[in-house]
Amino acid sequence: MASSSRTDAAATDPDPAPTRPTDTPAPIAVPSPRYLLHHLLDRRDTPRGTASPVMDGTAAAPAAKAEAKLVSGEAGYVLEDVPHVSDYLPDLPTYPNPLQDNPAYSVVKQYFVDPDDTVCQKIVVHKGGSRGNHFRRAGPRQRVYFESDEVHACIVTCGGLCPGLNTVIREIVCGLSDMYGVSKILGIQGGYRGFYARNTINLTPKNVNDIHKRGGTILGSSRGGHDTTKIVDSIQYRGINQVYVIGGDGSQRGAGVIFEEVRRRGLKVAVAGIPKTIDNDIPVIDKSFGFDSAVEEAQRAINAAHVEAGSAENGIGLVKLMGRYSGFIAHYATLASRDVDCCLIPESPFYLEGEGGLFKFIEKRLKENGHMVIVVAEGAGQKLIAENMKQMGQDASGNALLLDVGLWLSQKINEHFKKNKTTINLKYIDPTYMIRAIPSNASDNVYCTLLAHSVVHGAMAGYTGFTVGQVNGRHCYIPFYKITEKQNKVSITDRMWARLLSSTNQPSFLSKQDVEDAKAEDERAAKLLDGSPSNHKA
Ligand SMILES: Nc1ncnc2c1ncn2[C@@H]1O[C@H](COP(=O)(O)OP(=O)(O)OP(=O)(O)O)[C@@H](O)[C@H]1O
Ligand SMILES: O=P(O)(O)OC[C@H]1O[C@](O)(CO)[C@@H](O)[C@@H]1O
Ligand SMILES: [Mg+2]
Repeated sequence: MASSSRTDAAATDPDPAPTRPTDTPAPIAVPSPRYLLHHLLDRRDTPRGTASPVMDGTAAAPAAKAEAKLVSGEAGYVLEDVPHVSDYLPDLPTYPNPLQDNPAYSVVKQYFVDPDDTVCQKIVVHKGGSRGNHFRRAGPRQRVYFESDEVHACIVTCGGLCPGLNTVIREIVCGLSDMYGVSKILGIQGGYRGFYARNTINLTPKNVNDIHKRGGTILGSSRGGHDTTKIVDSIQYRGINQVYVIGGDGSQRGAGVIFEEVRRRGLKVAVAGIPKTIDNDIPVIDKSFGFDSAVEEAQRAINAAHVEAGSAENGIGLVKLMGRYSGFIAHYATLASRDVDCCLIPESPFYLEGEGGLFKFIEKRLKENGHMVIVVAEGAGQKLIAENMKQMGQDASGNALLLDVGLWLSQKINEHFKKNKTTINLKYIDPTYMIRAIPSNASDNVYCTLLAHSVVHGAMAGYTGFTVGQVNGRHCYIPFYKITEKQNKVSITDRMWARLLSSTNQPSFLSKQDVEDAKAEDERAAKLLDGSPSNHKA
């Protein structure tokens, strides 16, 4: 059951002061939040530090039972707010934000974010329409919940690699140090299991100075190994009070579970996520860091495929790009290149034989141009392949291990033309790991910097259980459940996919039913934007 607490108040902030302070004494006790938090733990049932996991008075509740913190306003306005440490520790002292004395920031016109600022998820509105969902705007708050020398932060990177990981690590370290004077920052090595099974390293602005020039993550990463109790034991034992998790949907789910356990134990620990996914499959946010770098790097493989194909009789260049469930890299790389004749993605089923099928299209293109380029996302055509081959199982995090669509497609195309007694020259290029391992490009570096600084401001202000993200060009704090309840997918009923179809002139491969299903899915997504509480669950 999706339960939620909704109050009819303006957006509230645990720090109600809107402007730069003149001379504010520190520390002071803040008032309890004005909104009702029915959803939060009843602290009489779960005294601080006890191990009772009971949220609903019955059996041990799943740790990730995050529930919405909703504030509604006029004209269908809904704020999907993020948790705050003061929700379950109401009497914490606050301190003036050290940024107010920082010469670099003193010329900024509006120094601190207004506590009532929120960012709308639905940017296109109709006159008289509902204002829909909003998120709390990211940025520095006038008062913070941690003193500089009290902070003991840690950073962990989980899941697959992505350009920009090192930049985010660098900028969290430098942001904490330069803006907030924090010096205790631990790097957890090797992903989640590193909390309890590996060494840690001390991170300083000096030792992270040039890491953004390198691909990968200096901390290492892994899949699987999320043992919540051991992780939170380690956090508690080491005295860590800010946890920064850089990772994809799985990692953000893991961060959500850590947050729930931290809250259940009543610890003053901010748990914050920075969404990482080369596939761009995280919903709500405009795009994930590293995605642009990946699209740019994919051009090199597509160019090579084009050169190879154009230099041979009936040349076919086939390029496989990453995209387990979402074909954004293939989609954008195709649109950017204009050398691609056909792009295949997981969201759009295709077939090989018969009228309107891939083979007929290849025959047509070879006849017209003498060569062609096909880009295929790794998750495309998996159903089709599974009919031919047997499934390969799951990785350590429970993600499906995919069958190699590139090899399979190469074999099928070769067999088809051999049967038709036509000579073709097919060159298959798989640049996937080469793309994933590059350092981020210049624009991603700037993007990573802003994300890292925004997440630091949020944690220092006492927000927790949130992911930072850019929504309609503005940075905001988004509750974990919002970005893990579904995946971002290429919408094949959207104008952007139509642009691709019109640029490649490939068949759409879709049946009437496929189109109807896609439209129904889009409608469901549009309704969610209208402020209906998300149907999130553990
Ligand atoms: N539901 C979950 N609860 C707790 N931990 C999880 C959950 N799902 C995944 N994790 C943990 O998160 C980490 C990363 O997950 P995963 O391997 O799926 O990568 P990801 O973060 O989704 O990144 P990407 O898919 O972009 O490579 C793993 O250590 C995994 O154990
Ligand atoms: O081989 P690994 O490291 O498990 O990662 C492969 C997967 O990671 C991703 O890049 C997501 O991070 C997917 O596109 C791909 O399927
Ligand atoms: Mg994932």
